[in-house]
Amino acid sequence: MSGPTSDVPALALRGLVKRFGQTLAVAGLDLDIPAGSFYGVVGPNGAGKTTTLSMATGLLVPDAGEARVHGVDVWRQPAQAAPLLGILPDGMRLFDRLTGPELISYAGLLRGMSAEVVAARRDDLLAALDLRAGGATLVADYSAGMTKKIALACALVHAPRVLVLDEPFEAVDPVSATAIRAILERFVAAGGTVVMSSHVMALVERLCTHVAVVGGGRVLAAGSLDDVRAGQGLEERFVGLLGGATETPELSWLRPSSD
Ligand SMILES: Nc1ncnc2c1ncn2[C@@H]1O[C@H](COP(=O)(O)OP(=O)(O)OP(=O)(O)O)[C@@H](O)[C@H]1O
Repeated sequence: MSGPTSDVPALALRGLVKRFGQTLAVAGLDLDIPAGSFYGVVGPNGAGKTTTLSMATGLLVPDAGEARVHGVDVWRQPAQAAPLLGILPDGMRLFDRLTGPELISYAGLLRGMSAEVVAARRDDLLAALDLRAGGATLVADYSAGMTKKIALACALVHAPRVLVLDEPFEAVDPVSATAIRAILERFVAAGGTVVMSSHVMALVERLCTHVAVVGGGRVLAAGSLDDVRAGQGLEERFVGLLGGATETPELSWLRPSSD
């Protein structure tokens, strides 16, 4: 076992398997995410992206396989792995009877940070993510985009080395998306690693240095964006890898005038 060093992948996934009843959601998935990369994970609905990212970050117990963050085993050494990771899970289960500022403070204090540092970072994050107007509103009453932003703030407050974000731009308005992009790009420029799942190919092409295409619980292609695109657009390549565009059945009854 090696400790956190920069010459090992930020995230190394080996033979990850997860089964839900009859469904093999993740089917022996291997992936190395280089330190300092902005890594996009794309794939069709039900491909296994969320399940993989959940197993990679200690949220969902794998049936088999292992996940290491900077060399630290996520499942065998959770106390060492947790500080290295900032996680924005899908379908966040937040303590939503707190206000936004309270939630960020809670996340920071839970990581063992001092109250002063937490307070300063909380104010920075609320400003950077344009959440100051949320004030005394409970997170339960936030809009979907505000909820995503407050969850991102909680993922950032302890300054992790690796950010794992499940669809971070979903439901976020364009102004906030620009702010989030800037935060993530600065994080990577400073040596951090971002892993994000997305369905928006244009966004992945614009932001990511690397990409993995996942289908049927396996990695179908992975590497630098240019290697995976292989001279095509990412969307074309994606459709090619996933078996090509299928014919859409005509919904002959779908006419405003039909009865
Ligand atoms: N908790 C669960 N119980 C049962 N089946 C599940 C559960 N979570 C995921 N699955 C199944 O596992 C498979 C992979 O789901 P997953 O959510 O990982 O896909 P995804 O690539 O993130 O999809 P999407 O792009 O739609 O978010 C799907 O068939 C899904 O129905």
